[in-house]
Amino acid sequence: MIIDRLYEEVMKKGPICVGLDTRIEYISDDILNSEETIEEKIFKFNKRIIDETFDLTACYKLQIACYEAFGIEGLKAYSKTLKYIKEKGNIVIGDIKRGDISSTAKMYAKAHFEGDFEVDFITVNPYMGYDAISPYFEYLEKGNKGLFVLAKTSNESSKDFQELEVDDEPLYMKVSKEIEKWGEKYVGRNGFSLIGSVVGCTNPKEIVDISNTCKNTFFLIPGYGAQGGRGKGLSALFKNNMCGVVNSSRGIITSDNPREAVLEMKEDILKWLR
Ligand SMILES: O=C(O)c1cc(=O)[nH]c(=O)n1[C@@H]1O[C@H](COP(=O)(O)O)[C@@H](O)[C@H]1O
Repeated sequence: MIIDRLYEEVMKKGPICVGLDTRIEYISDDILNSEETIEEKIFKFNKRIIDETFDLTACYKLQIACYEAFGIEGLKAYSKTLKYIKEKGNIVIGDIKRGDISSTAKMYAKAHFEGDFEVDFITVNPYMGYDAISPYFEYLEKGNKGLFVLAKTSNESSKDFQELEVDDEPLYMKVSKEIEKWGEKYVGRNGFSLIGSVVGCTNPKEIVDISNTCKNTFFLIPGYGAQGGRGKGLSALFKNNMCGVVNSSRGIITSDNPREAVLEMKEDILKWLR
């Protein structure tokens, strides 16, 4: 199953996900001032980072908003980058955070698990409940696609709703337990489900509580670097098992030396486990 591949990549390379949230202001003048199209400029920027980091990175995550912002050209760059990552043999997450009624969710599933925007995993938003997520499940049956469902997000305002008490527990815990339940039939050989959760490393206590409650859940963990998350906050989570992959986007792709930035991030996380 793809979640086993991801876990095994994490065990081999470290729990690193490089976020290719590419913005024009990140692109160096030598690329920017060329005669090429926006598609080519964005792809060249991404390709340079992928070529420098693919042997250190368990997976890549592309925030589709950064590509949609450049219209068709941006989406062509999104598609070209996804294909290139797969050519390099790496795993790719489409960070699309979709959430809608079943008939619409079916179309989102087709759009992002097939064709030009096909990825290995996508992020989805569970605010609309089970029937907004279940239409993706048919793509999990073969074991080569997975979901990361928002549970306790990294942003400050996550507390507005996610920390509301529901039946004596915070909403994010109730949602996490539902995600674990949805994932029960998709558990791979390493004990993790194709349906994982998104929990920010800006919530170090909450992610340990969720992990202790939801044993089959593998985490996509944003919030490292630019949002203040650091390795120390992950030591309690990772000390028993590498049950997640940590994303850094701006922290890596705005660095003058992305490879060095990945190595520093990996050391910052692993040093607390020794
Ligand atoms: O689903 C996500 O990846 C996500 C969830 C969340 O709670 N917080 C969060 O920052 N993200 C995404 O993770 C990336 C974080 O970017 P950086 O702050 O630059 O590392 C962005 O693409 C966000 O959209």
